Amino acid sequence: MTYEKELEIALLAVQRATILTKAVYSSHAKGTLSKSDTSPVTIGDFGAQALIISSIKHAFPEDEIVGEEDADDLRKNSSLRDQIWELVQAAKLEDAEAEEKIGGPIKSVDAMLDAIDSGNSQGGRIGRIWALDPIDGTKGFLRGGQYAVCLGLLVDGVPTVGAIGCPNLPVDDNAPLDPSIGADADDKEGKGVLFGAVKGQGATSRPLSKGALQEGKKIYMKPLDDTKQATFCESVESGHSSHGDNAAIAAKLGITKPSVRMDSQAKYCSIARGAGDLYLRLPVSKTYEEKIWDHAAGAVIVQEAGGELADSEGKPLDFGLGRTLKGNKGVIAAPKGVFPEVIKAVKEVLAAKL
Ligand SMILES: Nc1ncnc2c1ncn2[C@@H]1O[C@H](COP(=O)(O)O)[C@@H](O)[C@H]1OP(=O)(O)O
Ligand SMILES: [Mg+2]
Repeated sequence: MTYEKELEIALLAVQRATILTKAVYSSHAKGTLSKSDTSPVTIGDFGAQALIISSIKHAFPEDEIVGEEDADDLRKNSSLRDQIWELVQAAKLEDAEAEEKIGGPIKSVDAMLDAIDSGNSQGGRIGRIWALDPIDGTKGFLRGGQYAVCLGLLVDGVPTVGAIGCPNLPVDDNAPLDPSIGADADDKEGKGVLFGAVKGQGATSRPLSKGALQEGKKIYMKPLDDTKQATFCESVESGHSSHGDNAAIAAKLGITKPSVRMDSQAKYCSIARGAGDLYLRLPVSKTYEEKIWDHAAGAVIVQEAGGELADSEGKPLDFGLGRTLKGNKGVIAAPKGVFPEVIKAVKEVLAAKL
């Protein structure tokens, strides 16, 4: 199977990074985090980025990585750096063989800073480029709600491998969509999912607790003959996606169920396993460019589960233009069967606004 190793490393890297994000969240929730006033998001972002980049660089030293952060701030702030270093050292996979596959612990503080700085690729059309979002859905993370650790591999600009860790999504692929799930930080039993996909080979989910080496269960979007029955997902933040336009599109499609608002690429994962049908992300800002790391992994997972994606003008998403999707506006994802109808409704709603 092609990209077998890439998927395995991506899942392992994401699994290890989620261990760190969960440790950061629980210290934050217990109020034991602060040696400094730094936000837990900053700490989690830096730590998870360091762990994931070090995993990729170990397995695929030639590959490029697009990450959100660089280490400039950490080099200037030793207390923040030490705090992150402590968490990075503590985040280990229990299975020694699995830990070995991603290079084992990061060797030194300098190696950690260098790893963070290696996420400096500018993206592009050629070659192998990983797009990394160490904590996607920062608001959800802080609320104890949905957030995701996301890693996608672009090959010549095409999303080809995707791995997403959703520590607060229910393990059960058939659990009803309830954005409040996850609010209980201590419920370890029923939640935490690791999603994976390779272009042309399907999408899978497995419990985070069982780990990346566990064979995944195939996931599929729900067959949807009639958009009237659909549930759609959208951002919690009205600044990230226009709730008004999303609602107008839903009305045009005859949808009567309320939207499910959820932070992060957990939206992509949810529709990919049939817990929800459509993802509407209509732009609010005319100038905002969606970042490739906010969509690359989710795109592979949805496509491999039987979905299709485009922007609000119906154009395919172009991941080969750099660090952003600068050729696109917004994102729409839906099962293949109803995709043309959904895009038609989107175009009509946007045309009516002109
Ligand atoms: N104006 C905007 N429009 C769309 N997405 C945005 C906007 N501003 C920030 N984002 C991004 O939306 C993502 C989260 O989406 P959601 O709300 O659906 O979970 C974040 O990664 C965030 O990026 P950033 O982390 O750089 O702020
Ligand atoms: Mg993000």
